[in-house]
Amino acid sequence: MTNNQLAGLPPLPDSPFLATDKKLGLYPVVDTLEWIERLLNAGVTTIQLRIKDCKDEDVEQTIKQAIELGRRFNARLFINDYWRLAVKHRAYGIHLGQEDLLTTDLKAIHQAGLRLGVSTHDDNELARAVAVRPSYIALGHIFPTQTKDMPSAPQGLTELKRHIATIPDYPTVAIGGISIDKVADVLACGVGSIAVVSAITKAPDWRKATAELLSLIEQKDGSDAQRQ
Ligand SMILES: Cc1ncc(COP(=O)(O)OP(=O)(O)O)c(N)n1
Ligand SMILES: Cc1nc(C(=O)O)sc1CCOP(=O)(O)O
Ligand SMILES: [Mg+2]
Repeated sequence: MTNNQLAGLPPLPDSPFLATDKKLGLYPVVDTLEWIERLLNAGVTTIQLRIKDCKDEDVEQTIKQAIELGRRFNARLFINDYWRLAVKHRAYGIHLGQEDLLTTDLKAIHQAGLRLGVSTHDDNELARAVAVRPSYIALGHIFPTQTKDMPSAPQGLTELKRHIATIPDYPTVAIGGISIDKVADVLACGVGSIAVVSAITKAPDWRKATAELLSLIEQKDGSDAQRQ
């Protein structure tokens, strides 16, 4: 870790963020309470509320209700970006990107006992994420995505596998352009979880898509457990 990689990071907690499960399974990323409720009812146990570019006061009630839903279903509900509200309403966890890290009170999140997930897109970002000692590390974008404008190129499966090999003790999440037909190849890289937006929210039949995704990931976890 060079000073350059640490530059701009706020003061870091003295110990790692609270642990989460090594394999977070299917991880839908959605932008409404309706999606959260539907997907929790469909058996999803890890989920993220990702609402972009609103003022805290405009999203507080939605975030509070999402956290309550997550608690009711005993799910791992991560809040993207709005870390103050997530701490205030005691979410299971928070997801932050590299830019977000620069403006966040990481010690406050740690002290409040929330889990933290951090996005990475290349070697430098991965080194910076490891310095933070988060609960999981996300790796993206794996394939081209229509959901978000990305400043970098997709990392692809070879890079994904290489990156995962450097952080064997971390729960990992792959994100970006992952459609159902690509899930098996992504899982074969050793990732513990698959995050998706459009594979569910833009599917002609979201229930069927969710059931297929859950089943593909559970099958892989089952066969890994048998080999151990
Ligand atoms: C699981 C997961 N991985 C990556 C991201 C992207 O986070 P970030 O880089 O902060 O970008 P925005 O989502 O805030 O636009 C994510 N949200 N979830
Ligand atoms: C929100 C987000 N973050 C990414 C990253 O690489 O950090 S890719 C992405 C969008 C993922 O959507 P879809 O599954 O529809 O491609
Ligand atoms: Mg963000």
